[in-house]
Amino acid sequence: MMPTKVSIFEVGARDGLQNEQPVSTTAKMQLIAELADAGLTRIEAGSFVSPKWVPQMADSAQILQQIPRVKGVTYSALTPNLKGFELALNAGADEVAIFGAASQSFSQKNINCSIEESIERFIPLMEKAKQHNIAVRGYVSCVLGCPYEGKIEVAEVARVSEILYKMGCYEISLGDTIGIGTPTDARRMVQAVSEVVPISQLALHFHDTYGQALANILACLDLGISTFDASVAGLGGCPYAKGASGNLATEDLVYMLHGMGIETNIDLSKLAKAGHNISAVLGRPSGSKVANALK
Ligand SMILES: CC(C)(COP(=O)([O-])OP(=O)([O-])OC[C@H]1O[C@@H](n2cnc3c(N)ncnc32)[C@H](O)[C@@H]1OP(=O)([O-])[O-])[C@@H](O)C(=O)NCCC(=O)NCCSC(=O)C[C@@](C)(O)CC(=O)[O-]
Repeated sequence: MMPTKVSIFEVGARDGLQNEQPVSTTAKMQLIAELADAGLTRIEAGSFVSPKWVPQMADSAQILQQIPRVKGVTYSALTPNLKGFELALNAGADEVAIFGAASQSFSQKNINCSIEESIERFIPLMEKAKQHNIAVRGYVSCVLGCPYEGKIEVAEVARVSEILYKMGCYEISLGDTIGIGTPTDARRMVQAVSEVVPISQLALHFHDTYGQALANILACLDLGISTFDASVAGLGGCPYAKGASGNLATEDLVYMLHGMGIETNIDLSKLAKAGHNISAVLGRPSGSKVANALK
């Protein structure tokens, strides 16, 4: 059944800006404030990973500490291990996300360990998050293909998703990291994962490298998924997936959903403006077709 309402998890300030030329802390805080003003209530604001690996996210603590908080908005951060969690907690993150993969090679390149080792690292993080009552989201990368291994079996996506869910993640975000999937495969993958994780706890995180993200979302909407990750202006990519472009542009997703009569509570024109503003900082046009059409 088609949802009547959808929750959008905005990843532009993290997934987007982690793979763009560095922008100032002030520009990032301005972007996050504009996203909240446009009605986004779930905003990934930074990432507590090694600054040697991802220098673009080195100011995440400053951002979380200084951003004026809007009531009703959750400001979250990526945390690969206990050290990252402790830094995020000190900085005042409302929730955090652990990130694993359905591909051994991607796991190794991205977080320098195997899938099994990553899960070992997540255990103390999950325990500490529980003590502090911090909700943890779980990402699984490479759900429709891997830049190093090619095809990934849906059984492996389901296996890793189930582990993260059983560890206590409140939501599992399924990432097509390199945007390679097509609708039939996306649907098949979601159906397989929904056998082990309730569909209401699944989110889709589709990069738009091959222009398939909206089609894939449409193919999965009537399965009952009602949370989608997106990145304003289509910002970003993934530093450990060569050639990956940004996530689906939030503006394009909102336009499609509103056109279908599905509620998001997002003001599209304010959102498009936020996207144009950060694109101007980056010195290029917005990556959202809708934002450019509305200009
Ligand atoms: C995971 C690590 C840290 C392991 O890196 P490592 O080298 O294996 O870790 P280590 O424990 O051996 O520590 C090495 C150094 O890193 C430091 N360190 C250790 N942990 C932290 C931390 N949390 N924060 C800050 N510093 C940290 C640690 O203190 C030490 O510092 P040194 O002694 O050399 O000065 C590293 O591989 C890393 O930072 N990788 C970057 C991963 C990343 O950010 N990837 C992009 C995000 S994932 C993504 O975009 C996909 C997603 C989620 O969007 C979904 C999709 O699209 O598929």
